Amino acid sequence: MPAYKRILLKLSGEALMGDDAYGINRATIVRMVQEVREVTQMGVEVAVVIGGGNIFRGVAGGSVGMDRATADYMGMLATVMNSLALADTMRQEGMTARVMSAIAIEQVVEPYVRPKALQYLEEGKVVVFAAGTGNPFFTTDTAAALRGAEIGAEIVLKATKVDGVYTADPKKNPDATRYQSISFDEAISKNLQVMDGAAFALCRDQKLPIKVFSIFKSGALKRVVQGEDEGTLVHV
Ligand SMILES: Nc1ncnc2c1ncn2[C@@H]1O[C@H](COP(=O)(O)OP(=O)(O)OP(=O)(O)O)[C@@H](O)[C@H]1O
Ligand SMILES: O=c1ccn([C@@H]2O[C@H](COP(=O)(O)O)[C@@H](O)[C@H]2O)c(=O)[nH]1
Repeated sequence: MPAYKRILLKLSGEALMGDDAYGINRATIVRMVQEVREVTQMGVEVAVVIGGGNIFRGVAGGSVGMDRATADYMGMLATVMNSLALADTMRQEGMTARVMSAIAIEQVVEPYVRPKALQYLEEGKVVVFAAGTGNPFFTTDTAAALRGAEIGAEIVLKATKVDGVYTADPKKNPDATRYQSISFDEAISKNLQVMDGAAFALCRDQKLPIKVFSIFKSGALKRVVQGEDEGTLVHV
């Protein structure tokens, strides 16, 4: 029995690389999609935001001398590519998905229109929100918080490369310990970098909880959706 009727799932773009140096690893995207399919089969309405870190990050472009806003638009376009790949893989796995973009590229994907997105979700289609918020200087974490609030999701699920929120970045600090749950205020005041501050603040203000869990752990998404103890809950 699922604990949620509607979720916003944020998938790590960087994890899409699998063991490759960049881009989209086929086996990895198929495995991700199969895990999403499992929860749709439980009757859960699923909206997805996918990052672009496997292709491009604006902050990296900015650091090598590019105009930051231009680099950020490139990053947003990278998320469109990932979204198209995700929706196509969903189609191959027998699911129905619709990609909606925050940036107008109508020959490629339909624009984000909130009532249309709600209609798709009610019809049982997976909606993939592409191009982040459509604005530079943000990230897809903030897009996940924004779209999650807009569609009335009960929770934002951040499927990422680590299995929860730690006292410090566990990739850099082997002594860091994982929180089972943490309040938004504590995560923000401690400047925990697992998600950007704008996303935390938006979810806190909208009373929209976040669950951070590992995208690499088989079955973790299903366990989270069933309300089982998995990852870290960030709450008001
Ligand atoms: N306190 C912390 N707890 C957990 N992870 C942290 C913490 N501080 C930093 N991190 C890092 O944050 C990373 C997750 O955030 P990030 O948004 O960069 O990844 P992502 O989910 O792969 O995003 P993208 O979709 O943009 O590729 C983890 O891989 C981890 O190394
Ligand atoms: O609302 C947004 C979302 C994303 N960007 C740019 O895209 C890249 C990739 O997104 P990640 O969340 O880092 O995976 C991001 O670094 C930004 O450059 C954006 O500008 N606005």
